[in-house]
Formats: sequence, structure tokens, C-alpha cells
Amino acid sequence: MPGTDTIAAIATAAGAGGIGVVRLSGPRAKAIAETICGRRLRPRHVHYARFTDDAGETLDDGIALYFAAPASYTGEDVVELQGHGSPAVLREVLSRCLALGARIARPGEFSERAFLNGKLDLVQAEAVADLIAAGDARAARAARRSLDGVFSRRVDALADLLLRLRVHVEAAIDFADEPLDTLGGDALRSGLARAQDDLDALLVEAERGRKLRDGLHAVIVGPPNAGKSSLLNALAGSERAIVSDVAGTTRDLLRETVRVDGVELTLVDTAGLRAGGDAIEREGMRRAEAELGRADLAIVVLDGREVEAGRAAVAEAIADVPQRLWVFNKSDLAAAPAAAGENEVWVSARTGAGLDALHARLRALAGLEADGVDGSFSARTRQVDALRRARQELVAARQLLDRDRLELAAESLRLGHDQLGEITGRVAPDDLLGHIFSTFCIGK
Ligand SMILES: Nc1nc2c(c(=O)[nH]1)N(C=O)[C@@H](CNc1ccc(C(=O)N[C@@H](CCC(=O)O)C(=O)O)cc1)CN2
Ligand SMILES: Nc1nc2c(ncn2[C@@H]2O[C@H](COP(=O)(O)OP(=O)(O)OP(=O)(O)O)[C@@H](O)[C@H]2O)c(=O)[nH]1
Ligand SMILES: [Mg+2]
Repeated sequence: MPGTDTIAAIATAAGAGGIGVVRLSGPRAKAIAETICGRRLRPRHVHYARFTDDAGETLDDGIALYFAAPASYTGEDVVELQGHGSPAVLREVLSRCLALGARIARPGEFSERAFLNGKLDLVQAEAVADLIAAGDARAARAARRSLDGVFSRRVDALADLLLRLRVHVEAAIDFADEPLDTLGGDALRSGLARAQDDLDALLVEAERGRKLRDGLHAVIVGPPNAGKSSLLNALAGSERAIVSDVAGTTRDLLRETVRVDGVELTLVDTAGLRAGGDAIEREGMRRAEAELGRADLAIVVLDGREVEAGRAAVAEAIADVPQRLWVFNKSDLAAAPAAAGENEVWVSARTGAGLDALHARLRALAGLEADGVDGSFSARTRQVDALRRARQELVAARQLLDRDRLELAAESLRLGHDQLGEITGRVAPDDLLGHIFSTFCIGK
């Protein structure tokens, strides 16, 4: 049973540091820590103590903090032993905790207990991990907002609305003889419309939050020799990829993470797409096409002198990618037209001309223009997918209602409500929890 074991772990990062923390949570946390410290611990007090081994010899001296249940991070009794940040010493203090009856915590187990004890919902628990992993201030602030419940409150409000609408539909079922219009059918329909508007707006924000967390997965494609590898190098600011005037130079996928004005981009350089080629080149093209299947964005690089032929060569490969950015390269050799379309930029990977405009387009495609970014919260694919499923149920419910299929409409609303509940963990299958918390760091 969760919560009955007392768990322990080193809560600070691996390696030497100024201070290191061993954290205990569970019913024996206080007794174990009092034995190690050789003194009584009072809740919400700072205690200076020597941490001793079983022979009474000092392992370290440090600070002990006791948080009495339920007023702690996990909701259980928690003790922190804050010593010097020496990995060797911390391992000894941890071993002493284990010898006194604690067991080693699994990754994420402190936060899992916080979730199980109602201290955090699932979105907030995931935000803790995302905050720790955040690569820059913007991502950290977004995770911070999710940790503060900004995303959860929006999901809960929608779940409440769906529940009320379902109750309304269920009530109408009991009066099946009467037309829906005499049973508040208009209010019901407008309520459903409003729920869908709210859900659509939340989806846009959650998708932006997901990009803040995960960055944008962009695949660079185009015909051989268009300058794909040159563009990767220009965006990465270093000569990562081999560039040559031999068509078919790049064969393997080459991945590079770059940050463009606060947008994290995973750029993947690929083999040029063309008919024919040797077996290795064809395998390279196959990999390029598979990678496109996972892309948020195709950055299509064409030689500016051969735009029409280039478009034809890539059309099929990029058909299913959600977003495309057309990059007409070698502007130093080609006469660029006065105006380019919204998602078209003229650049020269060689001279650097047009790269600023390219950066601006990438920011826009990541949904991170200055507008509306402040106040945004972090989100995960899991959460966005559940929002999408909830939306499908809501759309189905509206259609069913229009066809007077009230039972089925109520059932769709129930399923939509459950999808929202999975986001915050109010309705959570066990395997989902195991999957989520196992990806946390140890000691969190
Ligand atoms: N030393 C230390 N620093 C830390 C943490 C920690 O666990 N230990 N945290 C770990 O992530 C973060 C802070 N988060 C925390 C969240 C809740 C509680 C807590 O004890 N909450 C109680 C009491 C609240 C109160 O007294 O006002 C509660 O919610 O009931 C502590 C830390 C970051 N810094
Ligand atoms: N003049 C000019 N030449 C360029 C520019 N960008 C790339 N090139 C040249 O074009 C040739 C091909 O560049 P790559 O970057 O290797 O092209 P690629 O699309 O990666 O080619 P493959 O890997 O073979 O598919 C090289 O000789 C580059 O120096 C540019 O903006 N202007
Ligand atoms: Mg190349």
C-alpha cells in the first residue's frame, strides 16, 4: 500500500555541491531522523545536529527540518537532513536511513505521494518535473504557472461545465415525450457551444504550452544540393553538417538542437529527395520521409533558381506535415521577387542574407510571438491529446443532440468529462500514474 513505507533519497543533484539534502517521507521519517541526529525534532523548526552512524561516530553535521503530516510536500511526515554536498557523505547518510528502516524512493515517488495525498494534481506534479527540466526562463515561468494551477483550473472549469450539461441532458431523457425545446433545449445548445469555444481556446494555449516545453521538431527537406545542410549550419552557428557541391552529400539524419530567440528547435538535416540514387542514398531518403511523419514543421529548402521543380520534387513527402516553411536559398545567385508569401523566405545560407526574417518566421510558427505569451502555461503531449479527445466527444454530443439521441449525447458528455479528468488525474488509470512518475528524477 502506498504511504505505509518510509522512503528516502538524496534530493539534491548528483555530484559535489555546497549543500546536499537527504529527504525522508513516511510514518517512520521522524523516528529515523531523530536516531541519526541524536535529538528530538519539532515540526517547523530548524535544528542544528550531528548526523551519526550506528557507532555514534559523526558522518556529517548539518540542519534537520521536520514537516509533520499533513503539512508537508508529500502530505506525510517529512524530514530533510541537509548536510555538506559530498556525494560520499550523502550516500552514507542515506544508507543509515535505510538501515533504520526506510527504503530507497523510486524516481518521482515523493511527488507521486503528494499527488495521492491531494497536495498536487497530476498537471501540477508534471509541472514540477517540467520546472526542473526547463531550459530557459520562459519555459520555467510557464511550468511555474502550471504548478500554481493555472492550467488545472481551466480544465476543472470545463469539466464542471460538461458535467452540468450532462445533468441537463439526463434530466431531459426522463421527459422523453416532450420536445427538447420545452426542456431548455436552447440553453443546452448554447451551453454546448460555449463549452466548445472554451475548449478550442484552451487547446490553442495548451498547444503553445507544449511547444514551450518540447520545442519545435523541424525537419529540413528539399532536393539535393539546395543548401539544406548549409542552412542547418547557419541556424546552428557552427559547421555541424558536411556541405559540398556533390548532390547526395547528406545521407544519414543529423540532429541539432538550437535555440532561436527563445524557441527550442530540434533541427533534423536529411538526404536530398530525388528519383534514383544508390542504395545508401535511397535509405537516406526513406529515413527523411519517416522523420517527416513525426515533424511539427517541414523547413523546405529549395534552390531559389529552381523553385518550381523543387516544389514538385517534395510535394508528396511533405503532404501530411502540419506546418511548412518554404526557404528559397541562394538568394545571392537568384533574383528574389519583391514579395514572398507568408511562409516563404528568401535567404542565402552562404552570405547570411534573410536569416533574420527566417528567425522571425520560426518564432511565429512556434506560436511564440510576443503577443499572448506572457501568462501562458506549460503543457504536455499527453494533456493536449486528452483535450483533443474531449473535444471530439463534445462535437459528437452536439451532433447527437441535434438528432434527438439524448442517451448517446449524455454518454459522449460523460466520456468527454472523463478525458478532462485524466488530465488532472481526478480520473486516472494506475498504469498512467506509473508511466508519468517513473520519468521523474530520483529524490523528487
Ligand atoms: N528544502 C526544500 N526546498 C524546496 C522544496 C523542498 O521540499 N525542500 N521543494 C519541494 O518541491 C520546493 C518547495 N515546495 C514545497 C511545497 C510544499 C511544502 C510544504 O511543506 N507544504 C506544506 C506546508 C505549507 C505551509 O506551511 O504553509 C503543505 O502544503 O501543507 C514544502 C516545499 C522547492 N524548495
Ligand atoms: N551561392 C550559394 N551557394 C550555396 C548557398 N547555400 C549552399 N550553397 C552551396 O550549395 C552546395 C550544396 O550545399 P549543401 O548544403 O551541401 O546542400 P544540401 O541540400 O545539404 O545537399 P545534399 O546533402 O546533397 O542533399 C554547396 O556547394 C554549398 O556551398 C547559398 O546560399 N549561396
Ligand atoms: Mg546535405
